[in-house]
Amino acid sequence: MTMVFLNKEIRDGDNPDLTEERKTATFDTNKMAEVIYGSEKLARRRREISQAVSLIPELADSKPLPFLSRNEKILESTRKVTALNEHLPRLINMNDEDEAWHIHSEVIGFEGNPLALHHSLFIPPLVIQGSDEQHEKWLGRAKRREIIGCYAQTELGHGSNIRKLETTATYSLSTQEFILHTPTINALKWWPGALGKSSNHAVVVASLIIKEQNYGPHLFMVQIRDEQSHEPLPGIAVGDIGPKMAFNGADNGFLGFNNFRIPRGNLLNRHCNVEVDGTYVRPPHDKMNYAGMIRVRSRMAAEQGTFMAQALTIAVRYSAVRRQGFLENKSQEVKVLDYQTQQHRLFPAIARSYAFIFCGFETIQKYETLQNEMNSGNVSLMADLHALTSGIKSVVTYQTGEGIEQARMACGGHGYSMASYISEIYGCAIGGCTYEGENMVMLLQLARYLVKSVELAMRGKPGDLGPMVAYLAYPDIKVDLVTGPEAYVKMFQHISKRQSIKATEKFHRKMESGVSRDEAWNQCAVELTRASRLHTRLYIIETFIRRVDSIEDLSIKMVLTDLMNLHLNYELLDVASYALEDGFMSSTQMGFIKNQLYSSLEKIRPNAVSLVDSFQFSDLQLRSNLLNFLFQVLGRRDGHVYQNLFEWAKSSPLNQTEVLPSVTQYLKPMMEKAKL
Ligand SMILES: CCCCCCCC/C=C\CCCCCCCC(=O)SCCNC(=O)CCNC(=O)[C@H](O)C(C)(C)COP(=O)(O)OP(=O)(O)OC[C@H]1O[C@@H](n2cnc3c(N)ncnc32)[C@H](O)[C@@H]1OP(=O)(O)O
Ligand SMILES: Cc1cc2nc3c(=O)[nH]c(=O)nc-3n(C[C@H](O)[C@H](O)[C@H](O)COP(=O)(O)OP(=O)(O)OC[C@H]3O[C@@H](n4cnc5c(N)ncnc54)[C@H](O)[C@@H]3O)c2cc1C
Repeated sequence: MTMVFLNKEIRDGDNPDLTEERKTATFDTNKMAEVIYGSEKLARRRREISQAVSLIPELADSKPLPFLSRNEKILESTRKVTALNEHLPRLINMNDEDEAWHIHSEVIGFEGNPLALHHSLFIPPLVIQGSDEQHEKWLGRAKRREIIGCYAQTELGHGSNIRKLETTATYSLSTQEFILHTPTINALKWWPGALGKSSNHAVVVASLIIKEQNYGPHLFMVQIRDEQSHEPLPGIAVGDIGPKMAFNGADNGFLGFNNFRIPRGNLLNRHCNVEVDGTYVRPPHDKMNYAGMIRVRSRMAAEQGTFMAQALTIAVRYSAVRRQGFLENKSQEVKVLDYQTQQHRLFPAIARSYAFIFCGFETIQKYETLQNEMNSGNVSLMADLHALTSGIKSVVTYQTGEGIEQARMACGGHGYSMASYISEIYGCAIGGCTYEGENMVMLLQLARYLVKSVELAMRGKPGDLGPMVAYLAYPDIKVDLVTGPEAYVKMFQHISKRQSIKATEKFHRKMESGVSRDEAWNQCAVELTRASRLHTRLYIIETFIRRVDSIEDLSIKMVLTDLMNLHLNYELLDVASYALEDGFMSSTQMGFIKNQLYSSLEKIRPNAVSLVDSFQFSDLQLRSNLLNFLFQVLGRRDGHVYQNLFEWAKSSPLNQTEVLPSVTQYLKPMMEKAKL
């Protein structure tokens, strides 16, 4: 394929449209990265790691990933993760989970890999639920990657309602073993990442049965494949569940047991135990076995915030080099980023990315506090954190999906091409609405907590309310939004409180009319989930304000204040009907919020590119840099988009030959026949 173009883009240096954008920034992107990632050291380490990775050719993608078949994707992701394994000790601090996450997502991308869950879902439950002796036995081996593991909880028939998991682990008094069994097809483990073809071990969640009594879901360490031959062990059926919406470089799998025996010591028993004679030793909290799920959910706000940030980096940079249509000056078409509608599409999502990352830092810290407390036997923080993270995981995954989809549409036709990489990011992020607890199910978990809290407030016990829900007992005092963020918080508190109270009262009325508790709950479920979302959005707003308040650097504080104001106005406008309904907000205030929102968009415009540059994603991470910088597509830092889209298209396997079999076998005969 040879073609000559007269309007060749300048190849040297950055696209001048992007250079111009970077010049208008009022702050330093390295300083902003320190705020995003928490410290100068963390931000610097990310840059150093990205730089080191870019110098190792074997860590680059060997082909644009969308052109690979599923088998090739798995082979390629495994090639990269094992190549990376060799370099890891030199490149990162092996005990630093954030560095590990960064380097893996940079090298492998979003398609997944056989070790992605080894570190996030296999090792953590072993750490949390395993005894010292069990750590001795498996942890070192797992950390050294002598063994590969996954987390096998969900079954074909049950994912949300884990009390009804059908895989059984029956204690055999005579042999002092657990017998794992899959009684029906529905009981097959289904979905666990890396289970299908890669893992040789699994943390399996099964219902513990002792002397015919069911003690509910418990965690067991299970070897599923032979360490030499990698063949499934006798009594085990295991395989891949097929292609998915995304994560196709990972082998999510199925797993069935046929009376498969494991030693008594394989029950992860830091907090509970089955003694030799079958005596069950209870954990300090009923839901102790669910602690690993709280951990993963506590990390989701920051994780999803960075997924959205990646899509926005691509869309904002592209919007600054894409010129189409005219404003006042008819001699040059405008950057599409100058359209108010484009800004309204992208900037509130930038604000949410920042908000989610800031909120994520707080939830991760809260989880770490919980884990320390749990280690010393105190489980009193579990219920609060379960409620909080249930709401956060649901709200951030949903809004991240919305934000990424807007980013895609903001790129017009090229956003729909896989060269944008946005569809892959979307597929991965949107999975978060389902995995780690389906969103509606988790919102209803938070709702239980809110209803209980409203009941406490109603019973005149506001002192018993935790700090997160203390506002449920605050009096209603009208606010003047002109006075700033605190007034927005108070307005949001009113909205959230009113919805929680309304939903609780409806629930009570239903029960008083004779409807059973469960049925009444179901009849109020939509109202309850609304209360949960409002409560969570309020929490996210508060964390944003706290973070901005804590910043000392003035230039950073100013731009983040603009972003925070945009967030406050956008969020409040979105839920204004709740406050207009009872007259708490006036229509004049509504007009004020809209005007504030539009002026925030204008304020952010000169800083937009630098706000996304500050996330400091490398071109490799955005899949905008492939084959040692030959193929660079939509989100590339230098903004040279068009000739690279053409390079990308030329590399399509369909273009390796001029005449395809589809033509010779079918189209040609059809056309020939028509001529007769
Ligand atoms: C380094 C590499 C980088 C690579 C980069 C590539 C990119 C990769 C990116 C991304 C990777 C992708 C990764 C995917 C991973 C996915 C993994 C999974 O999905 S693992 C499966 C998760 N499964 C669920 O989450 C099930 C959800 N269900 C449940 O959690 C439970 O069934 C629940 C909570 C819905 C109900 O449980 P009940 O039935 O036992 O409990 P009830 O009766 O409802 O409640 C009783 C009481 O217990 C409390 N409770 C429930 N759970 C609790 C908890 N965890 N802690 C404290 N209390 C809890 C409740 O609040 C309630 O309290 P009161 O009675 O109201 O006071
Ligand atoms: C990409 C991906 C990776 C995964 N990785 C793993 C893994 O590594 N390990 C693992 O064990 N699992 C994994 N899973 C499984 C995942 O955790 C479950 O799919 C998830 O928890 C949802 O459960 P479910 O499939 O049973 O959904 P269902 O519960 O069947 O959901 C179907 C519908 O029913 C509704 N619903 C269900 N219960 C209620 C209720 N009580 N009230 C109101 N509505 C309800 C839901 O809201 C939803 O609309 C993964 C899933 C995905 C998509």
